Amino acid sequence: MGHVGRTIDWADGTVVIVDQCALPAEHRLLRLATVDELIGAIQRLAVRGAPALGAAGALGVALAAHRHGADTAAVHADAGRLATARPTAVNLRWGVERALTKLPGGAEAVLAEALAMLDEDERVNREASAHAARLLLGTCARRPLRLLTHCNTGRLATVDWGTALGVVRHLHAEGELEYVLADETRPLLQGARLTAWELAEEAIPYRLLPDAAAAAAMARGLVDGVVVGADRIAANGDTANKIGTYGLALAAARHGLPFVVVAPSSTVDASLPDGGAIVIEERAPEEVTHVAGNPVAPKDAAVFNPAFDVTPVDLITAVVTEHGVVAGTAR
Ligand SMILES: CSC[C@H]1O[C@H](OP(=O)(O)O)[C@H](O)[C@@H]1O
Repeated sequence: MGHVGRTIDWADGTVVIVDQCALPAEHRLLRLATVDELIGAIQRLAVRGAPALGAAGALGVALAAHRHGADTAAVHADAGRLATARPTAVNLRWGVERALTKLPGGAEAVLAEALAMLDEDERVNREASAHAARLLLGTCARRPLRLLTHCNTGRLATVDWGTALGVVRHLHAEGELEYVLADETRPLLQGARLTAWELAEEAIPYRLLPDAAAAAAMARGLVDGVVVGADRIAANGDTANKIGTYGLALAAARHGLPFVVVAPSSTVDASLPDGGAIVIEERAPEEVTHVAGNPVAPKDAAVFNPAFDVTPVDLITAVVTEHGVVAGTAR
């Protein structure tokens, strides 16, 4: 079927998203008419991924302005709740705050800014992923490349195209990709449900693997490089990303493989000198104790379920944005 269109958009006074909780079984759209409906979609990961959350933040302010009109206090109240719907991805608050700057111009001005941000997201992610693709081609001796990736960083995590999976798209289009090894990414399985779906839709060769098999794949010489996304990048390049990323970086270092982070510059939080202060979202125990709604652990099992971890910059070959390499050991 190929390209399925934008992951998040505006239509008739509503925010329209691809419902990522329904994939891969069903590709369906959800129309969200209020900021509370959008917050609910964000918190259950019907819309997810740092750049897509930035777009959701901006469109959510447009939704609030559309509904509340001149009642700017109500708009700011909605915006404040929206900005804190998920704590780790800096893009959500960034999108809210950037859209709010246009509120004095009224609802139409806010919407125009949000729509411009959607176009910008695709452009900057195409640029960032192109930089990273060239870096990997210049770093890895073997051709075509075999890349391992984690979680979902494709069209579904952005407005369109993708970050780490955008690198895969560039390389595949140039005949420079042999295959992708896609971590399933427990507990919410963004890799198995979303990355595999995206790659299958575009006939990009991939193999799905349990997260626990990633280091063994590197040890068996099946990987030329690791490419991942980001949710918040500190000023020194320390990077918060989906839980399991730090372990991949350790394994990549052990095996002398390039470890590349790809993100739009809106994911960089320059206010943080390093990753020590990045707030890590803790999620519900049921995400670990249940699979597809079925219990797989003792009732009331104690659970440790952080949604992200922080990879120190000394384990990162390159942090790549639309501006090129901005941090990492390759600088
Ligand atoms: C380009 S997406 C960035 C990032 O967002 C994902 O987290 P979540 O699925 O919880 O929104 C994952 O960490 C991706 O790498």
